[in-house]
Amino acid sequence: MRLIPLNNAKDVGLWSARYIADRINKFQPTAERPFVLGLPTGGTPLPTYQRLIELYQAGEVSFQNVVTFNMDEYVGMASDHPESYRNFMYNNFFSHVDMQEQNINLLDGNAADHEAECQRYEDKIKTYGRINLFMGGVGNDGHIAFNEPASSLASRTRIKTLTHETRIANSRFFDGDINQVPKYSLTIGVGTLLDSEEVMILITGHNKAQALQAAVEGCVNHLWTISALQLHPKSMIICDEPSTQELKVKTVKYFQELEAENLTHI
Ligand SMILES: N[C@@H]1[C@@H](O)[C@H](O)[C@@H](COP(=O)(O)O)O[C@@H]1O
Repeated sequence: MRLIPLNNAKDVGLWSARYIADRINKFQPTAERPFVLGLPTGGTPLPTYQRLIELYQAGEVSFQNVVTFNMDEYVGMASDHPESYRNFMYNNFFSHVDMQEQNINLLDGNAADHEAECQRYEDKIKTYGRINLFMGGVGNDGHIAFNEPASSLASRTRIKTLTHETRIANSRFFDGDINQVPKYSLTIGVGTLLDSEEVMILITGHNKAQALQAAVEGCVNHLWTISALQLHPKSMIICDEPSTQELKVKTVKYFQELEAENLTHI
Protein backbone atom coordinates (compact mmCIF):
# COMPACT_ATOMS: atom_id res chain seq x y z
CA MET A 1 0.00 0.00 0.00
CA ARG A 2 1.09 3.52 -0.76
CA LEU A 3 0.04 6.29 1.65
CA ILE A 4 0.43 9.89 0.54
CA PRO A 5 0.03 12.23 3.53
CA LEU A 6 -0.67 15.79 2.34
CA ASN A 7 -1.52 18.99 4.19
CA ASN A 8 -5.16 19.61 3.45
CA ALA A 9 -8.20 18.58 1.44
CA LYS A 10 -7.33 20.97 -1.38
CA ASP A 11 -3.94 19.31 -1.83
CA VAL A 12 -5.63 15.90 -1.86
CA GLY A 13 -7.84 17.17 -4.69
CA LEU A 14 -4.92 18.58 -6.68
CA TRP A 15 -2.77 15.48 -6.23
CA SER A 16 -5.47 12.95 -7.06
CA ALA A 17 -6.73 14.87 -10.11
CA ARG A 18 -3.20 15.15 -11.48
CA TYR A 19 -2.70 11.44 -10.90
CA ILE A 20 -5.91 10.51 -12.75
CA ALA A 21 -5.09 12.84 -15.66
CA ASP A 22 -1.57 11.42 -15.93
CA ARG A 23 -2.86 7.84 -15.86
CA ILE A 24 -5.38 8.59 -18.63
CA ASN A 25 -2.79 10.38 -20.76
CA LYS A 26 -0.20 7.66 -20.33
CA PHE A 27 -2.77 5.02 -21.30
CA GLN A 28 -3.52 6.88 -24.57
CA PRO A 29 -7.12 5.63 -24.67
CA THR A 30 -8.99 5.15 -27.93
CA ALA A 31 -12.63 4.29 -28.68
CA GLU A 32 -11.59 0.66 -29.06
CA ARG A 33 -9.36 0.69 -25.99
CA PRO A 34 -10.90 3.10 -23.46
CA PHE A 35 -9.54 3.92 -20.03
CA VAL A 36 -11.95 2.53 -17.42
CA LEU A 37 -12.34 4.72 -14.35
CA GLY A 38 -14.31 3.91 -11.18
CA LEU A 39 -15.81 6.91 -9.39
CA PRO A 40 -17.33 7.84 -6.01
CA THR A 41 -19.71 10.52 -4.78
CA GLY A 42 -19.50 12.38 -1.47
CA GLY A 43 -17.92 15.56 -0.20
CA THR A 44 -14.38 14.18 -0.23
CA PRO A 45 -13.90 13.87 -4.02
CA LEU A 46 -15.39 17.30 -4.82
CA PRO A 47 -11.99 19.10 -4.96
CA THR A 48 -10.74 16.30 -7.25
CA TYR A 49 -13.67 16.71 -9.65
CA GLN A 50 -13.21 20.48 -9.59
CA ARG A 51 -9.54 20.12 -10.48
CA LEU A 52 -10.23 17.52 -13.19
CA ILE A 53 -12.66 19.98 -14.78
CA GLU A 54 -9.94 22.67 -14.69
CA LEU A 55 -7.41 20.29 -16.23
CA TYR A 56 -9.93 19.45 -18.96
CA GLN A 57 -10.59 23.17 -19.61
CA ALA A 58 -6.85 23.78 -19.82
CA GLY A 59 -6.60 21.04 -22.46
CA GLU A 60 -4.46 18.83 -20.23
CA VAL A 61 -6.81 15.83 -20.26
CA SER A 62 -9.76 14.54 -22.28
CA PHE A 63 -12.49 12.13 -21.19
CA GLN A 64 -13.61 11.31 -24.76
CA ASN A 65 -12.35 7.76 -24.48
CA VAL A 66 -12.87 7.25 -20.77
CA VAL A 67 -15.55 4.85 -19.54
CA THR A 68 -16.79 5.37 -15.98
CA PHE A 69 -18.47 3.13 -13.43
CA ASN A 70 -19.88 4.68 -10.28
CA MET A 71 -19.62 2.88 -6.98
CA ASP A 72 -23.15 3.04 -5.68
CA GLU A 73 -26.63 4.56 -5.75
CA TYR A 74 -29.52 4.95 -3.35
CA VAL A 75 -32.50 2.65 -3.86
CA GLY A 76 -35.95 4.03 -4.53
CA MET A 77 -35.00 7.66 -4.96
CA ALA A 78 -36.53 9.60 -7.85
CA SER A 79 -33.82 9.86 -10.53
CA ASP A 80 -34.29 13.65 -10.63
CA HIS A 81 -33.88 13.93 -6.85
CA PRO A 82 -31.04 16.43 -6.24
CA GLU A 83 -29.29 13.96 -3.91
CA SER A 84 -29.36 10.95 -6.21
CA TYR A 85 -25.81 9.92 -7.00
CA ARG A 86 -26.69 10.15 -10.70
CA ASN A 87 -27.48 13.84 -10.28
CA PHE A 88 -24.42 14.39 -8.13
CA MET A 89 -22.18 13.03 -10.88
CA TYR A 90 -23.73 15.08 -13.67
CA ASN A 91 -23.80 18.27 -11.59
CA ASN A 92 -20.27 17.97 -10.26
CA PHE A 93 -18.41 16.30 -13.09
CA PHE A 94 -19.96 14.70 -16.18
CA SER A 95 -21.74 17.83 -17.45
CA HIS A 96 -18.52 19.85 -17.29
CA VAL A 97 -16.19 17.61 -19.28
CA ASP A 98 -16.23 15.82 -22.64
CA MET A 99 -17.54 12.49 -21.35
CA GLN A 100 -19.64 10.61 -23.90
CA GLU A 101 -23.06 9.70 -22.56
CA GLN A 102 -22.75 6.07 -23.63
CA ASN A 103 -19.53 5.73 -21.63
CA ILE A 104 -21.18 6.63 -18.32
CA ASN A 105 -22.25 3.67 -16.18
CA LEU A 106 -24.45 4.15 -13.12
CA LEU A 107 -26.41 1.70 -11.03
CA ASP A 108 -30.17 2.16 -11.39
CA GLY A 109 -31.59 2.30 -7.88
CA ASN A 110 -35.09 2.25 -9.34
CA ALA A 111 -34.67 -0.97 -11.30
CA ALA A 112 -37.59 -3.36 -10.71
CA ASP A 113 -35.21 -6.29 -10.23
CA HIS A 114 -32.25 -5.27 -8.04
CA GLU A 115 -30.47 -8.57 -8.45
CA ALA A 116 -30.66 -8.39 -12.24
CA GLU A 117 -29.49 -4.76 -12.19
CA CYS A 118 -26.44 -5.66 -10.06
CA GLN A 119 -25.61 -8.60 -12.31
CA ARG A 120 -25.93 -6.33 -15.36
CA TYR A 121 -23.37 -3.99 -13.78
CA GLU A 122 -20.90 -6.75 -12.97
CA ASP A 123 -21.29 -8.13 -16.52
CA LYS A 124 -20.79 -4.68 -18.05
CA ILE A 125 -17.52 -4.20 -16.12
CA LYS A 126 -16.34 -7.56 -17.42
CA THR A 127 -16.91 -6.50 -21.02
CA TYR A 128 -14.03 -4.04 -20.52
CA GLY A 129 -11.79 -6.64 -18.86
CA ARG A 130 -11.39 -4.71 -15.68
CA ILE A 131 -11.49 -1.22 -14.21
CA ASN A 132 -8.10 0.45 -14.64
CA LEU A 133 -8.34 2.85 -11.72
CA PHE A 134 -11.02 2.97 -9.06
CA MET A 135 -11.16 6.15 -6.99
CA GLY A 136 -13.10 5.98 -3.72
CA GLY A 137 -13.77 7.67 -0.42
CA VAL A 138 -14.54 6.15 2.95
CA GLY A 139 -17.30 6.45 5.52
CA ASN A 140 -16.60 7.39 9.15
CA ASP A 141 -17.06 3.73 10.07
CA GLY A 142 -14.63 2.57 7.39
CA HIS A 143 -17.19 1.56 4.78
CA ILE A 144 -16.08 1.61 1.20
CA ALA A 145 -18.76 2.42 -1.41
CA PHE A 146 -21.79 1.23 0.64
CA ASN A 147 -20.08 -1.88 1.98
CA GLU A 148 -21.14 -1.39 5.55
CA PRO A 149 -19.42 -3.06 8.52
CA ALA A 150 -19.53 -6.88 8.30
CA SER A 151 -19.92 -6.88 4.52
CA SER A 152 -18.20 -9.85 2.95
CA LEU A 153 -14.76 -8.91 1.69
CA ALA A 154 -15.56 -11.15 -1.30
CA SER A 155 -18.86 -9.38 -2.02
CA ARG A 156 -20.06 -8.41 -5.50
CA THR A 157 -22.51 -5.72 -6.60
CA ARG A 158 -25.72 -6.07 -4.61
CA ILE A 159 -28.37 -4.35 -2.53
CA LYS A 160 -27.26 -3.29 0.97
CA THR A 161 -29.12 -1.97 3.98
CA LEU A 162 -27.54 1.26 5.23
CA THR A 163 -26.55 1.42 8.88
CA HIS A 164 -28.11 3.95 11.20
CA GLU A 165 -24.70 5.66 11.48
CA THR A 166 -24.39 6.07 7.71
CA ARG A 167 -27.92 7.43 7.46
CA ILE A 168 -27.13 9.96 10.21
CA ALA A 169 -23.89 10.97 8.45
CA ASN A 170 -25.66 11.35 5.09
CA SER A 171 -28.64 13.21 6.58
CA ARG A 172 -26.54 16.38 6.17
CA PHE A 173 -27.55 16.24 2.50
CA PHE A 174 -31.25 15.80 3.43
CA ASP A 175 -31.93 18.87 5.61
CA GLY A 176 -30.54 16.95 8.59
CA ASP A 177 -33.57 14.65 8.51
CA ILE A 178 -32.62 10.97 8.75
CA ASN A 179 -36.14 9.96 7.70
CA GLN A 180 -35.46 11.38 4.25
CA VAL A 181 -32.29 9.28 3.82
CA PRO A 182 -33.00 6.09 1.88
CA LYS A 183 -32.61 2.82 3.78
CA TYR A 184 -31.09 0.81 0.96
CA SER A 185 -28.47 1.19 -1.72
CA LEU A 186 -27.05 -0.70 -4.66
CA THR A 187 -23.31 -0.91 -4.29
CA ILE A 188 -20.34 -2.55 -5.91
CA GLY A 189 -18.90 -5.23 -3.64
CA VAL A 190 -15.53 -5.24 -1.94
CA GLY A 191 -14.58 -8.03 -4.34
CA THR A 192 -15.64 -5.88 -7.31
CA LEU A 193 -13.36 -3.11 -6.09
CA LEU A 194 -10.43 -5.44 -5.45
CA ASP A 195 -10.66 -6.71 -9.05
CA SER A 196 -9.59 -3.27 -10.29
CA GLU A 197 -6.07 -2.82 -11.60
CA GLU A 198 -5.47 0.01 -9.16
CA VAL A 199 -7.42 1.53 -6.25
CA MET A 200 -6.99 5.10 -5.03
CA ILE A 201 -8.81 6.15 -1.85
CA LEU A 202 -9.19 9.77 -0.70
CA ILE A 203 -9.46 10.39 3.04
CA THR A 204 -9.85 13.87 4.51
CA GLY A 205 -10.99 15.30 7.82
CA HIS A 206 -10.55 14.35 11.46
CA ASN A 207 -13.85 12.40 11.41
CA LYS A 208 -12.16 9.86 9.12
CA ALA A 209 -9.14 9.34 11.42
CA GLN A 210 -10.32 5.99 12.81
CA ALA A 211 -11.11 4.70 9.34
CA LEU A 212 -7.62 5.67 8.14
CA GLN A 213 -6.02 3.96 11.11
CA ALA A 214 -8.06 0.80 10.48
CA ALA A 215 -7.04 0.87 6.82
CA VAL A 216 -3.32 1.28 7.43
CA GLU A 217 -2.51 -0.08 10.90
CA GLY A 218 -5.46 -2.37 11.59
CA CYS A 219 -5.90 -6.00 10.63
CA VAL A 220 -7.92 -7.02 7.60
CA ASN A 221 -11.36 -7.03 9.16
CA HIS A 222 -14.86 -7.05 7.67
CA LEU A 223 -15.98 -4.54 10.33
CA TRP A 224 -13.75 -1.97 8.57
CA THR A 225 -14.24 -2.87 4.94
CA ILE A 226 -11.66 -0.25 3.91
CA SER A 227 -9.04 -2.61 5.42
CA ALA A 228 -9.55 -4.92 2.42
CA LEU A 229 -7.21 -2.54 0.60
CA GLN A 230 -4.40 -4.42 2.29
CA LEU A 231 -5.24 -7.37 0.04
CA HIS A 232 -4.87 -5.33 -3.14
CA PRO A 233 -1.56 -5.42 -5.05
CA LYS A 234 -1.75 -1.74 -6.05
CA SER A 235 -3.66 0.40 -3.60
CA MET A 236 -3.02 3.96 -2.57
CA ILE A 237 -4.51 6.30 0.03
CA ILE A 238 -4.22 10.07 -0.38
CA CYS A 239 -4.98 11.77 2.92
CA ASP A 240 -4.84 15.14 4.64
CA GLU A 241 -3.19 15.98 7.94
CA PRO A 242 -6.34 16.00 10.14
CA SER A 243 -7.22 12.45 9.09
CA THR A 244 -3.86 11.11 10.29
CA GLN A 245 -4.38 11.94 13.96
CA GLU A 246 -5.02 8.31 15.01
CA LEU A 247 -1.97 6.99 13.14
CA LYS A 248 1.30 6.44 14.95
CA VAL A 249 3.82 9.21 14.37
CA LYS A 250 6.28 6.63 13.08
CA THR A 251 3.73 5.35 10.55
CA VAL A 252 3.19 8.81 9.07
CA LYS A 253 6.93 9.52 9.09
CA TYR A 254 7.67 6.25 7.34
CA PHE A 255 5.29 7.00 4.49
CA GLN A 256 6.42 10.62 4.25
CA GLU A 257 10.00 9.48 3.88
CA LEU A 258 9.05 6.95 1.22
CA GLU A 259 7.29 9.64 -0.80
CA ALA A 260 10.23 12.03 -0.41
CA GLU A 261 12.50 9.27 -1.78
CA ASN A 262 10.13 8.63 -4.69
CA LEU A 263 10.17 12.30 -5.58
CA THR A 264 13.95 12.35 -5.82
CA HIS A 265 13.69 9.49 -8.34
CA ILE A 266 11.20 11.27 -10.62
N1 LIG B 1 -21.48 5.71 -0.37
C1 LIG B 1 -20.75 6.89 -0.03
C2 LIG B 1 -19.28 6.55 0.01
O1 LIG B 1 -18.84 6.17 -1.28
C3 LIG B 1 -18.48 7.75 0.52
O2 LIG B 1 -17.12 7.43 0.51
C4 LIG B 1 -18.95 8.09 1.91
C5 LIG B 1 -18.19 9.25 2.52
O3 LIG B 1 -18.66 10.45 2.00
P1 LIG B 1 -17.96 11.85 2.25
O4 LIG B 1 -16.85 11.94 1.28
O5 LIG B 1 -19.04 12.85 1.97
O6 LIG B 1 -17.51 11.87 3.65
O7 LIG B 1 -20.34 8.45 1.83
C6 LIG B 1 -21.22 7.51 1.27
O8 LIG B 1 -21.50 6.55 2.22
